[in-house]
Amino acid sequence: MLCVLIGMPGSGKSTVGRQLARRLGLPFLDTDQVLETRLGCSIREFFEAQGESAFRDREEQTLAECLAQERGVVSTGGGIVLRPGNRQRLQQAPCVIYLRASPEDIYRRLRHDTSRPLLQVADPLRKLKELYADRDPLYRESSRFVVETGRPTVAALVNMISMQLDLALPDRLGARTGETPKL
Ligand SMILES: Nc1ncnc2c1ncn2[C@@H]1O[C@H](COP(=O)(O)OP(=O)(O)O)[C@@H](O)[C@H]1O
Ligand SMILES: O=C(O)C1=C[C@@H](OP(=O)(O)O)[C@@H](O)[C@H](O)C1
Repeated sequence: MLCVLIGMPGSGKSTVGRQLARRLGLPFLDTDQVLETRLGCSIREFFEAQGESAFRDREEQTLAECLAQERGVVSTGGGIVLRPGNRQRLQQAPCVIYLRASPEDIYRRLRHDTSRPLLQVADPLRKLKELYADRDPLYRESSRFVVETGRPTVAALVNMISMQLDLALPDRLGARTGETPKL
């Protein structure tokens, strides 16, 4: 089984995804991490040197490779839904979960973060509100499930998602065996 997490920066895709993968006995893949390893620098540095469009090209390529894996939990970058080709790929994937978080919750979680280039602005909360207004409809159209992340802890979210997957995709335990993907 391949389960893909999408959502705003700071919605918990990496944190929840890593623990969910452990719970399900699946490999964990983070498109941002795969990309940073390949680029040999941080995403922030790449943004500064090459610009956002070059980053989106590389991100699109990485997503396609991750989605070609048969099994795993894939955590994506928050802007993954911006490219129409990525949205189509996500719509065709069997299990895409939108971790929904409000701009205010994300601001509380990320107010000291310096790694996310789009949030290095004078008024990050305002930026988060703009990103959310643009992207929330795109996350919804690209996902099969929406999970609210405002109140639950990471552990509670992992439990909820795991139970939801058992109900919706009962054969998922069959995916516990197999090769670890090499990216
Ligand atoms: N449900 C949650 N409740 C409280 N804090 C959370 C929750 N989910 C994530 N966080 C925290 O928010 C920050 C951003 O999470 P992260 O997984 O990096 O988000 P993303 O990968 O979606 O950008 C981390 O410090 C993480 O511990
Ligand atoms: O929202 C975005 O456009 C981005 C989110 C980041 O990932 P996270 O969602 O993990 O922060 C990363 O891909 C890049 O900084 C661009």
